[in-house]
Amino acid sequence: MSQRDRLVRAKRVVVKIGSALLTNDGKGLDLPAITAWVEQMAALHQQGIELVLVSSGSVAEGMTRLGLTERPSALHQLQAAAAVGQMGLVQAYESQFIRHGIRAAQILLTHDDLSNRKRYLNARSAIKALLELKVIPIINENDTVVTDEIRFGDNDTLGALVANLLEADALIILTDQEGLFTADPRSNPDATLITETLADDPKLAEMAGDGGRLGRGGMITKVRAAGLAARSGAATLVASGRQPNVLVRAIKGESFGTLFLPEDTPWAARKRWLAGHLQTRGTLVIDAGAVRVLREKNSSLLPVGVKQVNGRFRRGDMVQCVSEQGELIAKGLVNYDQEDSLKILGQPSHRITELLGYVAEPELINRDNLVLV
Ligand SMILES: Nc1ncnc2c1ncn2[C@@H]1O[C@H](COP(=O)(O)OP(=O)(O)O)[C@@H](O)[C@H]1O
Ligand SMILES: N[C@@H](CCC(=O)OP(=O)(O)O)C(=O)O
Repeated sequence: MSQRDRLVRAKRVVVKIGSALLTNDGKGLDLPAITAWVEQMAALHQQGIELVLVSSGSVAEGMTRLGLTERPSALHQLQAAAAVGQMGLVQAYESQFIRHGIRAAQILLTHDDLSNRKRYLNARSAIKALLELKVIPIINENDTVVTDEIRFGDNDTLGALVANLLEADALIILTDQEGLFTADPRSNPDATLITETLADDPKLAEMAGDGGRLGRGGMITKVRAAGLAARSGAATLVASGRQPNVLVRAIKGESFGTLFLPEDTPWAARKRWLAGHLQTRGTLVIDAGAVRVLREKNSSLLPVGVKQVNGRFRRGDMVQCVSEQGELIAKGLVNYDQEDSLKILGQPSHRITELLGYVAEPELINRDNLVLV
């Protein structure tokens, strides 16, 4: 099997489009290019592939709209430019998606939204709800409210974290180069393209340099992003967004760009990633039936199988699941805090709304967030 088949089989894909490419190196939004990418995304959407777009360009477009030739150095001016530019960015995408009868949604995230477990789970549920509604989420960093100390800065990292958040099968990073070269091709004309590599190969960092005038991260953040995405099992393709029909051809498995592969199977990688959460905040004592379905059927943990709730935890915290005999069975990210878990313990999921006044998820721990120990 060719490794490119990973892209052919992908059902959920995060596409990241960088500033350098999107603004044609600072000449304002490249509308013909946006038209073409949206057309390709629409074709993939028709095939039933779930797509999430992470797009840069707010600051660059804000600079154009405000007539600034230099990227502002003062934080408040950058924030203002981002606020102006984000309007143009989403308008450009929305007007194109609508031509294909596809709804798009804007999501602006900050570092806190992904590092705080509760907000992480909330963002995840909201984006998954959009995907179920066949809407294409368009994500950018919320540049207007973040300060330098707490920002992702480059959208490669944001793209990878979104791929982790949604357990995407693939991350496609479109940029202004054909992929990762052995050295920055802007200053090394003899550099050659790496076509395929393991995402965590330490040699990659030596090859990758920083970015151009408009892009924030350069190739080094793309290499790091591929490593991050691999943790939840996603393969990353870095390719030139200027080649015709790039997204459709990538998903057909054509060989171009640089493909970064996770070492493990996606499933094992995701479980390893979950198992890496060392700190548990509480314990759920589960009955024998729940022990059996967790172990044998790889099921989610439903409130009905829980006998006892111990510890203080919040929605999104890691908790352990133990049998009534005290044997450690599994660990997972819990969907309800300990107070609400206590209220729904032993109950069928259809009673959650009645008992809590809301329903976050029918499971206490979803099987995707559960790892057997
Ligand atoms: N080894 C490398 N291979 C390819 N590009 C590299 C490498 N090292 C540095 N770069 C630079 O990274 C740039 C792309 O990153 P960046 O400017 O941040 O774009 P984007 O806005 O698409 O994220 C390229 O234009 C290139 O000059
Ligand atoms: N959030 C910023 C993106 C930062 C940026 O340019 O990132 P990248 O395209 O990864 O180099 C913006 O929209 O301008």
